[in-house]
Amino acid sequence: MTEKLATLIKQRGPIQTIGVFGMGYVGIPAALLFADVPGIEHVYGFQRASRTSGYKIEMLNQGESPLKGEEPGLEDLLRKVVSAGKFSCTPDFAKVAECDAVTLAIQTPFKDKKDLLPDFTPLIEGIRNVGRHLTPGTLVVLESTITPGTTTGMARQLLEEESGLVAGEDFALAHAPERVMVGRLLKNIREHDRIVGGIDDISTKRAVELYSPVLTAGRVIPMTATAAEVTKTAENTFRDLQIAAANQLALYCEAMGINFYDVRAGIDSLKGEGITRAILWPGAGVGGHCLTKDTYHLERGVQQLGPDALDWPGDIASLYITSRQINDFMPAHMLRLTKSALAQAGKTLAGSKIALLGWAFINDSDDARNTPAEPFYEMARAAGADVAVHDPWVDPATAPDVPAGLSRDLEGVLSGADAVVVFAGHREYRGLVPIEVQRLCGSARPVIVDGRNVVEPDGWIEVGFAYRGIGRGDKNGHSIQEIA
Ligand SMILES: NC(=O)c1ccc[n+]([C@@H]2O[C@H](COP(=O)([O-])OP(=O)(O)OC[C@H]3O[C@@H](n4cnc5c(N)ncnc54)[C@H](O)[C@@H]3O)[C@@H](O)[C@H]2O)c1
Ligand SMILES: CC(=O)N[C@@H]1[C@@H](OP(=O)(O)OP(=O)(O)OC[C@H]2O[C@@H](n3ccc(=O)[nH]c3=O)[C@H](O)[C@@H]2O)O[C@H](CO)[C@@H](O)[C@@H]1O
Repeated sequence: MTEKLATLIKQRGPIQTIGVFGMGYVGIPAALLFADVPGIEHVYGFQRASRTSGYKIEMLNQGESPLKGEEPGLEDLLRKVVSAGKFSCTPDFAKVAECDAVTLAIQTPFKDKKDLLPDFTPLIEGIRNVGRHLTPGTLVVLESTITPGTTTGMARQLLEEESGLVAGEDFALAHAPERVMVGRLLKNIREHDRIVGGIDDISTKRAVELYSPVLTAGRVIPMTATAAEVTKTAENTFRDLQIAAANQLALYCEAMGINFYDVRAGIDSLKGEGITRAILWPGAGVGGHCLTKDTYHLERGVQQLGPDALDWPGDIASLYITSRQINDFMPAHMLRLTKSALAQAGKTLAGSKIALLGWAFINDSDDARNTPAEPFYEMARAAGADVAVHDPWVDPATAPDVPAGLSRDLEGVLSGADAVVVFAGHREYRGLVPIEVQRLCGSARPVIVDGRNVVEPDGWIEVGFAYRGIGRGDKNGHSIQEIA
């Protein structure tokens, strides 16, 4: 802890003016909650006037939210702080000089899903703009999901380079990752515990001072900046790992001809006294914006330290990368199940029509980012199948990379289908009536492949379907019911 920074912060007194870079899903609610804290005089929402997002500046200053979808309480809070003159959105980064604290909530996408390298370009531009106008005694906090080592590495270097100041002596620097879920942004920021990690104790302390007033049910958990980066990436890595463990067990149950869900209930019955098992659910794969990338951030954080830093057993692959590979295998397994059921119905993938139900990566949502349905769709078409896609939530007009022919007409997608394949557990699919679907399919030997455990096998087998389900080794080998 350097005396110089302690003195500078003491001279500044309590945090009164805050800047938030990045008016997106994370930055907007964060800025509004800061602005609503008594004692805060003003919050600047810093948004670059880019072609794609510059429109947000005017919109926010008019008290309108640019975020898609329902966000309870967000627009009311926006109007409240705008009319009170406590929040304004601006592309004028020079106003950083007026701030006691600046946070950065800028997107950190992957350049290419194949090489899974993060594109930090937008974040680097933001960090440089903070550095250019940084004044002594300011606190800088990175909220974006970043590779462990970024705060004390790249971010620190860029800020020092642009400002001529020294982190830990002239300004405080920390990482405070976001754990919000779209659809409940304000609630999550207020109620989730907040991980806050500084490059030194005084930075951590100043960051705790910044976030504490925003929390209602949540509490601040202080640690170092790198520990905070690892916490964020590891909490999603662990979720991905748990899902992979369920997927691997489901594949074993299929091979051994048993019902995964009986086994899961058995395992889950072991409760309490530290012997509980957290067993999740197998499925058609893992999609989304978090679990598909955060493992690779964590891995890169340790790999970049060089071969001598990590003591690791021989040539064993990382458990976490293996988990990603298991989860990414599930769409291929779904294709294998589809192929096997079609064969039982005397058909092949080539020339068959597949009704793919559920493009969203998660149940009852329009979010299709990194959906596992996409690799299945590509592989099935490559095998010569015609794939019609249904999703009641995903909007073909706005969602990225939707397949041609994505439709909300379930009957239309089902009609003439040789195989019905469920990829998302939307509530619409839990009510499908076997005889109705068989009539729509119009074939004596229809097929159903259940990737999310949404249908009851017997009802479908009884009306002549060839059934396959993830983890349903007890049913996948059934004989075809002869329909009188
Ligand atoms: N969205 C979530 O649910 C969520 C949850 C947890 C963590 N995160 C993480 O938070 C970060 C932000 O994600 P998001 O969903 O809010 O992104 P977003 O794309 O919704 O918002 C980012 C905003 O930053 C702006 N921007 C980009 N470069 C800028 C610059 N140089 N200066 C000023 N503004 C700039 C963009 O125009 C955009 O408005 C990411 O690292 C993400 O991984 C997001
Ligand atoms: C802030 C943040 O980073 N939040 C993350 C976010 O994660 P997310 O939006 O990516 O949603 P997830 O629920 O993780 O689903 C991801 C994919 O995994 C499949 N899946 C899931 C569970 C299972 O048992 N079996 C599965 O196969 C599912 O179908 C989907 O494709 O919210 C989660 C709480 O919802 C959090 O825990 C998680 O930190």
